[in-house]
Amino acid sequence: MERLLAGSSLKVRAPISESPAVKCERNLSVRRGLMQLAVPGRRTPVPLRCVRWDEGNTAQQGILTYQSEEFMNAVEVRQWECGKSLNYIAAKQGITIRRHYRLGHGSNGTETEKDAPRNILQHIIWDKEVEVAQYKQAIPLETLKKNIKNAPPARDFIGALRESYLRTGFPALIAEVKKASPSKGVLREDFDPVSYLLLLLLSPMLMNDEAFHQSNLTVEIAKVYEKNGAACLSILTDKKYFQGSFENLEDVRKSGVQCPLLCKEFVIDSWQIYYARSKGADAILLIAAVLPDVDIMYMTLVCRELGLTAIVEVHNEREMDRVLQIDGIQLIGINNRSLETFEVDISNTKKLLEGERRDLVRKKGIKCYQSGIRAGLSEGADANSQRRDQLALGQIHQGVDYSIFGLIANAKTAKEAWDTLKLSYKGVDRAQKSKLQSLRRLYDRCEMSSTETVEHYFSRLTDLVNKMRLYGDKIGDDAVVEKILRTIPLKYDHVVASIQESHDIELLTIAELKDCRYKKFNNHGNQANIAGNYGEDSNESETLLLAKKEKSIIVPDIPDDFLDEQPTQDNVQVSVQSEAPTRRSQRECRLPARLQDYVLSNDNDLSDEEIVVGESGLFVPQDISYVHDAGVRAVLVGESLIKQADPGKAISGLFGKDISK
Ligand SMILES: O=P(O)(O)OC[C@@H](O)[C@@H](O)c1c[nH]c2ccccc12
Repeated sequence: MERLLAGSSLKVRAPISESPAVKCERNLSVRRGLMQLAVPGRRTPVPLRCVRWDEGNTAQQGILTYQSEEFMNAVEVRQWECGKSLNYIAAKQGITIRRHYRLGHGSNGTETEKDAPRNILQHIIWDKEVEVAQYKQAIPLETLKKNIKNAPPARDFIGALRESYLRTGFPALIAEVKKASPSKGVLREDFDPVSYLLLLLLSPMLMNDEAFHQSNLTVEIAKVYEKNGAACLSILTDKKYFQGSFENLEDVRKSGVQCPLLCKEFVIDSWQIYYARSKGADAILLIAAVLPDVDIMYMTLVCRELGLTAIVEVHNEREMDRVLQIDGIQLIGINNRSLETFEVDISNTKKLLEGERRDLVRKKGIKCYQSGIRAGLSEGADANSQRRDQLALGQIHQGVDYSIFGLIANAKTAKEAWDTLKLSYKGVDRAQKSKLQSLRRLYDRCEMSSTETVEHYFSRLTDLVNKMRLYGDKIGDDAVVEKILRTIPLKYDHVVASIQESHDIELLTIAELKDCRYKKFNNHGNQANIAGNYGEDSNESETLLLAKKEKSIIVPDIPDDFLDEQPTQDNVQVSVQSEAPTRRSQRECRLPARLQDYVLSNDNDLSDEEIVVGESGLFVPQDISYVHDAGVRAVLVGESLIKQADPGKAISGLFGKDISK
């Protein structure tokens, strides 16, 4: 397939192997990626899909082109591609929510069954179909894409959660602004987006009036949440059942609130994801009870393309198992409330994070792009244990030779450094090979996203390469340099061209490229991009960011409480037995036994790559500890905060302590 495509002037926005495949009748399989074909004479590229089918004993492959992305994603086209009703596919995955779509493509079952919604979620989804169809007519996808160019850049949702978790040692809070819910009715009377909208209509000048926006209660509550320690906010946008709105989302985004925003919607069509981004969302919810796997996969790709974080919400084992099979999921939300029956049971979180599933979450790495939550610091980590961990890390840093130090310099925790050391002294066994394979896959897919800085992309890729090398990969600097130059966005083409002109690319090392990068990319308007990531002041240059990063390489002081034990013959923890001795492998790494015990005692924690969000039914500090112990690293809380007279104070009540900065 790749060979077939390589010849044409294709812009493939998602690697083909990663795009979701639909198995069809006649053994046809269709890859639904974000692929486009640039056609001479046409202003916009043509969307396409790759197909593969069997003819006799031979596999054939080809490309289907479509007149527009909207057409390509139309239900009729997708049903034609699959040769099956989408409801049939959903039902096969245990999804009980049926979609109306259009006449002629209804779900299985009698007309009466189809017309009577079986539960509230079904109701919501059917209404949503009508609503989305109307919106789509009013604002075509092409217009939306243009609007997105003027939207404020997407912020790092996962980064904010991670930062909060590290700061407080408690699950990060995503505080939800929700006026009403179908189960509880109106939760807070004094919300009044309607009169607010009326005022805006009467006086459009108010649109840019900050004071006016501040008077909107949604915005006020959002600010109170932020001030009292919320890491991110969730804004309900569904009108009919939750009395929310996209205007609320947009207002909060414009109000100066820095917390990244989750658009809480019932997404059934990728159009809604574009719409949410155009209104300033940083993350969006995808509900596994509503969306079949292929939609989740496709929508995840759309999110990635737009720089949005997707939270995939599950409620039961089956949904959790489905989602754990899907590649590229960054965040899982475990909802303790069934959206079909409204029953709330917080032991659901624990149930879904036990045993094999917990292992899978850990193994698959529900990914965060950047390195992050400190492994080994999860269960009840407080400032003191974080300090101890840093001391332990310092001691490990002290104990190794400079050539090895490079490998663990970026480790955030003692355990991370320890794992790296263990690996670097081991031969390449089977487990390592499979880890290496998955790292290579990640490397192949790695591309700079539109909201990312060159600095961040560079360090993400080099981190990955370092890991691959640790697992035995012999990838050379030349291949990495070539990859970086190839995957940097088009807007830097002139910079890439000038690097290529002035250097022999095959001889350029990563470090040299990094050096040219600072000189050249820094002079080419990357500032806005940098500012986009954390809402930082755009004057903060990449060099400064680099300086900040390099600070972390300074070896910490030797901790007093680890000094009393000197390395002896008995407490030498790792001795090197590599088949082909090298300078590095001839060394011994000596670590005091106490230190090793400390590091290994944290071996059962989820690593830094998973954040699971616990949702619904959280009211008291014991609930927070309970889901934290189950492995949750962030919580999404609505009702118990919004109902209180002072929702800000309610945060410290819920956590049992002040979590504000
Ligand atoms: O208000 P609670 O019980 O704290 O729950 C918040 C949130 O989990 C809930 O609002 C929610 C979870 N999934 C959803 C999907 C759509 C709308 C709302 C939701």
